[in-house]
Amino acid sequence: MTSPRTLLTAWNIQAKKQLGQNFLSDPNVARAIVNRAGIADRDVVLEIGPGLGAITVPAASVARRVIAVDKDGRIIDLLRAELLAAGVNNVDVREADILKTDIDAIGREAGCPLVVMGNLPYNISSQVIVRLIHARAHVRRAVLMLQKEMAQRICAGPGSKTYGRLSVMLGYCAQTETLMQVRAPQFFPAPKVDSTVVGIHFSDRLPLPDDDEALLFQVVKAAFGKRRKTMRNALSQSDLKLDPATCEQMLIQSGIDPMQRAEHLPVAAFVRLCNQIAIHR
Ligand SMILES: C[S@@+](CC[C@H](N)C(=O)[O-])C[C@H]1O[C@@H](n2cnc3c(N)ncnc32)[C@H](O)[C@@H]1O
Repeated sequence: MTSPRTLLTAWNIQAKKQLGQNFLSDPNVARAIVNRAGIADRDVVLEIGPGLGAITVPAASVARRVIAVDKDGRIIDLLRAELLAAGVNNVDVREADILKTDIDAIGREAGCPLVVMGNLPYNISSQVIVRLIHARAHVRRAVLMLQKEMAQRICAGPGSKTYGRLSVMLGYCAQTETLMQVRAPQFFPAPKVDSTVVGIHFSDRLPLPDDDEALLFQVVKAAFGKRRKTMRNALSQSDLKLDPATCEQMLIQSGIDPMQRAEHLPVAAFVRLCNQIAIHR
């Protein structure tokens, strides 16, 4: 692997901060991430933000096919040339914004559930995770490099300061695990923060009975939208358009203390509450 500094200089490309362009410069780390992803030779990998190909090349050596989506056209040309030079021919490089890409359609095209990989730009990582949750019928698992604090948030349990909307959404439909830590100097240019690689394994069956997922996610958003408030106040001041008395009644019927805050509630409590709201709608 040619170093990112050398490649960028050769192509006269400046890394763009707004696209989160901190490229992995240690090939051992890239290989370790791919190993931890447990890719089989029948798998199709969707790589978000392949950049200069640090993860793409080792992933392509084990997967059947890699679909690599990057928003930066300058990087796309460089990556295609690098792959050609390395004789890698099972990577389909696409210039697109992942936030505007139909992941379900890529899954259908692949003909099998995707393994999603990505060293994600920090400013879009929550949006990407929400999109993966919605597309999870076509995603078996995701192995994502995230800002350390974001990784702590998505893996957090109730009662923790970092427990939030994404922790509940993922707790509802996936198992998450921390796979490895990557220090800032292992990137070029080095970011100000360390990173953590997490695995997200989407569950085949929903762990809890709930036939109104959109409502559940709306309730979770409302509850954490005002996380310092009690559940009664957070819900009654949200887009759910429920008055305080109704909120209180539904919370009590769901076995939740109306004065409790969202950060203390387990996923199962949110699902009970969602079911109560659905009944009264
Ligand atoms: C942190 S770099 C990772 C590059 C490479 N995977 C690595 O590990 O060295 C993030 C990559 O995501 C790309 N990117 C940024 N925003 C994007 C978006 N909305 N859609 C697709 N790719 C994006 C950037 O151009 C960049 O190549």
